[in-house]
Amino acid sequence: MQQLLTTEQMRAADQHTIRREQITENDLIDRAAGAFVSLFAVEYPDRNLAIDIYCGPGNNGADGLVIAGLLQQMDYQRLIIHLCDFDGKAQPAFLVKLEWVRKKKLTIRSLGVVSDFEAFPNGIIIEALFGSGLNKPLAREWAELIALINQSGAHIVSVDIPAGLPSEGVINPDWPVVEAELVISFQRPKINFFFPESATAINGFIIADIELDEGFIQQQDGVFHLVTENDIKQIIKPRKRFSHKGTYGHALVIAGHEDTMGAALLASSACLYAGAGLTTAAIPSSGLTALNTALPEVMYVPSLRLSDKASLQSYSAIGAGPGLGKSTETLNKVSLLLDAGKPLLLDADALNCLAQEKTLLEQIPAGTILTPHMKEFDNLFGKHESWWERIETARDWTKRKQFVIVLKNQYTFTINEQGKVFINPTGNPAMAQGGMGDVLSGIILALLAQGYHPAQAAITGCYIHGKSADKLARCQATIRASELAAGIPQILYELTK
Ligand SMILES: NC(=O)C1=CN([C@@H]2O[C@H](COP(=O)(O)OP(=O)(O)OC[C@H]3O[C@@H](n4cnc5c(N)ncnc54)[C@H](O)[C@@H]3O)[C@@H](O)[C@H]2O)[C@@H](O)CC1
Repeated sequence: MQQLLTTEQMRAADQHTIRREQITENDLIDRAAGAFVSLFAVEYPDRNLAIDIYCGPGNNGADGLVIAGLLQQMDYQRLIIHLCDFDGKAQPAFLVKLEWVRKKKLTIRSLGVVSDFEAFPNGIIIEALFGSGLNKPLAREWAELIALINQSGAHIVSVDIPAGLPSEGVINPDWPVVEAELVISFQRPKINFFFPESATAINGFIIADIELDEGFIQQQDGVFHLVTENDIKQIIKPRKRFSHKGTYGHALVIAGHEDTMGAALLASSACLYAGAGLTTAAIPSSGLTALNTALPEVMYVPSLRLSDKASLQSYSAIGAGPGLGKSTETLNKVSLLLDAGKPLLLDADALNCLAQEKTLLEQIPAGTILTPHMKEFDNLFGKHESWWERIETARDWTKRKQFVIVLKNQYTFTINEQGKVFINPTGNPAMAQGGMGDVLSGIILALLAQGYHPAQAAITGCYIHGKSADKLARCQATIRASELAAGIPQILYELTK
């Protein structure tokens, strides 16, 4: 897993690197600026582009000054530096770099008042006003400057983090923030890049390696982790020689209602494709013909027959919720499942029923996986004003009750029993269609049935789900949930070969 760092941890990594390599802070700024321009030149190779570089008073501004000097060395012809320091707080590193850049034949302007703002409409603005040192919302002049930058029509490239966006913690949508087309960020994406409220500030980001000590970074006790393909390859076990259907578990999918049988079919098909040895669907009898026609491999059990603990004992894992409907019957079924003593996944209407009977939340057994989207999450655990607070609540619950929450989102967050947050990097907007959640449930259930630890099943399931979609999105604009499900075996093949 790639450990994501808080600002404080990133500073500690800076200091550690400085000590270990016996360099200075100024050397690190030079290194950061060098890493920035290498990526910048790939993205924007035209040396005749008009580039306005807006520099604030701290190290982020110092980066901007060195970036300007390095771009000049790389033959970028039309560079203008704008110094912005409305509060008179220029920091030592900034002053050192200013002295350095003044020796170059570069145009340098001081922005005394906001109305002096200028930029080439179709040019580039490199925004180095504030980075991770932002410590409060930006006041009036800064807010006005940011508004002008955003309205300038230029392509905005932010250094490390768009000015106004906190690296971690609650993002208030009312705070002024630079709306960057691209952020070139140092060493690691900042935690808030993965929160939906950062969408206005960040269109895309890339990471510039500034060679901080990776060993030190990985040792930090962090909450947020970015999942990588390597992690998934280490979790997934290839199928064994001499194995048989019994080796890979028996999954029970409790899903579907008269009008929502598709949800049951999608979850069951994903469960098959993701490798459960046997899959049984508990659906209303009206869906039997559809089930037999679409998925002949899936067995059927009448929902009514699942009436007590004994009737659930032959299954290795149980997933309930997609398309079940919010009814007393569903609620009764969920109560029974909470007491079944089986690996359990609760989704959709199973969660909606729990939300109506909150006392049941306390009875959710350890190891259970809940897969809510934002609205389902808030119905269960209370309304939240921000995603940061939502994640805090999820961490409190998972630590206290030892269950796992998969909070669905563009970057889905899996929160494990220790309150650690695993951010899924796969997936894309072509997936924004009904049925995707049902498929995700089916995949995770299949992994649970195969004996994977709940959090690992959840993390791996999310990765496979998004990866299948990413493969399809290479040549199609939208993706049906059933297509995504059908792509799972190939993704599993690629991840295990
Ligand atoms: N490991 C890394 O990530 C590295 C980071 N570096 C750069 O250093 C930056 C962090 O530098 P700093 O800590 O100096 O922070 P910034 O440059 O982001 O800002 C600090 C300055 O802004 C002022 N300030 C903060 N919030 C303000 C507000 N709301 N209104 C007005 N003034 C405000 C502070 O008083 C201080 O003068 C990073 O974003 C990055 O660009 C690189 O230079 C070196 C390596």
